[in-house]
Amino acid sequence: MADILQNVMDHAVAVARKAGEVVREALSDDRKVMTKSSAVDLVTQTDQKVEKLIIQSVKEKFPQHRFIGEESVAAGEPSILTDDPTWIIDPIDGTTNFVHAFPFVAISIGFTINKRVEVGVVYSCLEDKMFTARRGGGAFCNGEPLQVSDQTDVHRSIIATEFGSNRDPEVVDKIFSSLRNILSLPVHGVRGAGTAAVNLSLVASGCVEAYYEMGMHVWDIAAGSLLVLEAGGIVMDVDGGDADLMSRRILAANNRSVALRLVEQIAPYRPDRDDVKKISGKWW
Ligand SMILES: O=P(O)(O)O[C@H]1[C@H](O)[C@@H](O)[C@H](O)[C@@H](O)[C@@H]1O
Ligand SMILES: [Mg+2]
Repeated sequence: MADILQNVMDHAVAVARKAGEVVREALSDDRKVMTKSSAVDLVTQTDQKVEKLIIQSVKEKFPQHRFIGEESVAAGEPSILTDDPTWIIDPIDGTTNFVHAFPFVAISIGFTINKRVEVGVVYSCLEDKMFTARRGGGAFCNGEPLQVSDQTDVHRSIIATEFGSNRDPEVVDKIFSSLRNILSLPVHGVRGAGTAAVNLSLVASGCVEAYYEMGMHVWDIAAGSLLVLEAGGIVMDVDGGDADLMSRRILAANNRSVALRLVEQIAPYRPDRDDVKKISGKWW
């Protein structure tokens, strides 16, 4: 088992680095948006190309493994997490950043067995930072160990979050209600990198105390959530319950006391789960 996980880690790092090269090259000449002009959840050809590259390369080495990938799911593949070894891939986390050349873009690769993340790799490719974690083995950035912040006072904290891509007025109201509550606690600041994977790596690195969001997907958070846990932090639901990878809700923090102060301030809502989709009139 340990050997398999080491092989998975090595392969994930190698393919994330290769993917990062493709993203960096595309930044100067291939950022055209494929989505219709009014859409805010953007997709580019580079997202699709990078996901293909990652999946092909993993399939050659680990033919029995399953995949959940952002672009494959968008193309109709199921997004069901089973007990089988599964690679959970976001080829470009921060596609909107990529399109605008806003400099935080990550390749996110999580690997689960029995529905639990065992390996997490987040490559913040414009910063050239390779974040890695193995369950029970610590979290690292470019080989240096990571540790969450030791701040216990939420008033001395920076909290990361995102506005997401849902423009439903009720959801926007909830987002602003949470923000207003948190800002007026008060806290030192609120930030957002535009990518869940990078936000989670910022928690793991001790640069922000917490990150919460509702509406992102499993491929945005699978790898980063292990980084936070292995750097000594905690991951839970935004209502303080157990974390659920497929729920599209996350609160990751340096410690329980900061997390629970945030739970009191967050106005929760429930996006449709990642593993419940209506296709041709049938739920699966
Ligand atoms: O760039 P993506 O892979 O689509 O992921 C983003 C998502 O689009 C955005 O809505 C969320 O707020 C971010 O946290 C995701 O990382
Ligand atoms: Mg993403």
